[in-house]
Amino acid sequence: MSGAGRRRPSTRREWAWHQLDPEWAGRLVDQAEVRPGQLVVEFGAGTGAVTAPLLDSGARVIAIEWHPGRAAALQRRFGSAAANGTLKVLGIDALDFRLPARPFRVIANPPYSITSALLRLITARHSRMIRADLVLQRGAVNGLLERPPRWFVGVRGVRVPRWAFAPPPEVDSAVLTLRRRR
Ligand SMILES: C[S@@+](CC[C@H](N)C(=O)[O-])C[C@H]1O[C@@H](n2cnc3c(N)ncnc32)[C@H](O)[C@@H]1O
Repeated sequence: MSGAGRRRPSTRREWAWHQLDPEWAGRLVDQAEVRPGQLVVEFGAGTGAVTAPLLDSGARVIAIEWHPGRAAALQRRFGSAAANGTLKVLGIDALDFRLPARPFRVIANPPYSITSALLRLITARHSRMIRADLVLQRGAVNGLLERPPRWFVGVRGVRVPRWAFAPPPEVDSAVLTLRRRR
């Protein structure tokens, strides 16, 4: 899947920026059980609510954020991690991302509007993703647990309340965990 030629969002609504509360972001990363040195891709990193605990966990992080101001803010906020190579910030459309050639994980709170396309990208046949922990719309999580993408198993869907975001979204959310089948 490629996002080639997609128009960059312009309105606040189109950007769908809902900041995750730092405590909930910390829980997301704790429950994802990241091991130091693992490569983690974060789609829609915003200003870094999830990036911060990911870096604290010792992960090597690729943070993708298409909004130029927010990508610049990430670069400023985590300047030392960017300088020492533990963080790479990419200011691109998530759907244009070229998947890493080595095993990687996805831990992210992406815009819900790209859920299907993003899942097609990260679970494609050639993908080396081993596990995904994604904050998504709750209805989508339930559907994916019933019918997970090929080569993956749906492990769990943990509810996230609307008030865990600022501003709160109009829909319910949950964390979907997918693991590659052995
Ligand atoms: C639900 S918010 C996540 C916010 C982040 N967790 C935080 O707390 O700051 C989704 C983010 O995805 C970004 N975004 C929207 N469309 C995108 C796309 N196609 N590719 C990459 N980032 C995108 C938005 O700018 C927003 O920052």
